[in-house]
Amino acid sequence: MGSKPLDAASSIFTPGAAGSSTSWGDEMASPTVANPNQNPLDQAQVDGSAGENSSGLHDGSYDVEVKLSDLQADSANPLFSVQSFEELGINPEIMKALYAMNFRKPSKIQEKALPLLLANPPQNMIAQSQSGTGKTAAFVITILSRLDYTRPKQPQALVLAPARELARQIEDVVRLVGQFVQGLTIQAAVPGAVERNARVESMVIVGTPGTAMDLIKRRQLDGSALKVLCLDEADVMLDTQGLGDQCMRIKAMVPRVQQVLLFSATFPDAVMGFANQFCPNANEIKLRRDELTVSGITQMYMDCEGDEGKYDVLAALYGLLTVGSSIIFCKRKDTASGIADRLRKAGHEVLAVHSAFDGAERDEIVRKFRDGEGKVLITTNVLARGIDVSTVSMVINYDIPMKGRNDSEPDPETYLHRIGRTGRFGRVGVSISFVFDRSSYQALLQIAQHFGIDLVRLDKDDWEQTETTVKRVIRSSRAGTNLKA
Ligand SMILES: Nc1ncnc2c1ncn2[C@@H]1O[C@H](COP(=O)(O)OP(=O)(O)OP(=O)(O)O)[C@@H](O)[C@H]1O
Repeated sequence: MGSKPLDAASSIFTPGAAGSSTSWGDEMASPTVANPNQNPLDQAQVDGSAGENSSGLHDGSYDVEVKLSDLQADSANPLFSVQSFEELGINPEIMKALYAMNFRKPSKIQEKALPLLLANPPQNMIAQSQSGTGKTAAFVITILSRLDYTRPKQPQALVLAPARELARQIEDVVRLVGQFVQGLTIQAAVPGAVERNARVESMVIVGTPGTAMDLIKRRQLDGSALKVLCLDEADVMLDTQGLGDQCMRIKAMVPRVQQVLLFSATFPDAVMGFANQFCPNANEIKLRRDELTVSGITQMYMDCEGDEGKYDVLAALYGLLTVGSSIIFCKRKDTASGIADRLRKAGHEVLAVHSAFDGAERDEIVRKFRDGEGKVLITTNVLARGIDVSTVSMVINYDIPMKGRNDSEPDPETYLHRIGRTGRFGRVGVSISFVFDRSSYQALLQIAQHFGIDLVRLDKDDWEQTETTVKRVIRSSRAGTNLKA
């Protein structure tokens, strides 16, 4: 938002930047735009990709405390709303929890979606909104408003997410929003959470598609009275072959569902046909591609010396990574484990998690990260979506996200979800993407073009400048973690 489309002449690479020995952009970028001596942050402010934005979030300096009420009063901001939760007709027990959670006003997606979601008879919904703008509460409030509390042992709503960590997080949100609702029962359906032969007899079930499907097939979970079926991160759920098949099968096994809900920050065109089939006659809240980025996230990149150079840059960045909390995304599990080992040997404290760890270990590592026991988390795409940790002020794309056969094309959606782990609900943050050769450069360029993002270049040969730039944004992000209404 607020960014202009990027082309080869834009600031993705600063041609001939002082001291830069290799720059994959040099041969491609026109030397007309960027000023090599300009502070990247100033460039960002000129571009509108950071600094003074349409919300008035920054006043030209990053050292300002963000007021949530200012953001929510700005009609261009995804957190904007004119109404209050009361006006949306939400039940008082849920309202009490929202106040306890310090939710004073709905966000734009909550304000737009909730009247449609709560209307009778129930209607399907496909809802899109930028990362960190409160989609979870929108579907959780809907589910809690639809339950029959005289039937505490009857599964009535099933929420599915692509990863166990996200399912666990959603389970926590259901518990929080439902903390004052008498008689509410909630259960997780993730690998290892349900004993073989045990019955799943709670009103709200939150799980991953494979486990939920097995539980229904084995009749441990009776899906016959399920009323609401919600897919979070619905585009990846429907678009990934295994997950999509499992979701289809689950849907076929729960015939009484009255309301199907699909939520995500991204709904690429290619998935919409299937989404409409899965969720027929739905109300749709969609965004344009150029509305998808979160203006509080300053998106940067660094041009590294070969693949090995990426590790050196990461190690040099360690101090900055621990100013707030950070997540480093790698393509492969062995890369994630490998760089975690090397950083530990170099005396740094890091956490690492990916799908090769067992479920209990994964839960424990993510818990440590959430609780601040570890500030740097190295992971894969398994945590790219949905994870909500407000202290995350920096995201590193150690590898540019790729998709397709043999990872032949850039993956703009995964890029957007990864960087969306920072800049949650009006906070600001930084993302740094590492490029090191022509193909990684091209991939990042295509992602930037896809969303119309203006990326800011950090010079690996000018650490002083890099530190000053990143610290300014992060300091502001930390101030922003205490949002005042
Ligand atoms: N109305 C509100 N007021 C204040 N905080 C809110 C409100 N709604 C949600 N939040 C907070 O905003 C944060 C982000 O919300 P959430 O995780 O639901 O985002 P999301 O839109 O699902 O993002 P993603 O696309 O990354 O999954 C959470 O910490 C949540 O508690």
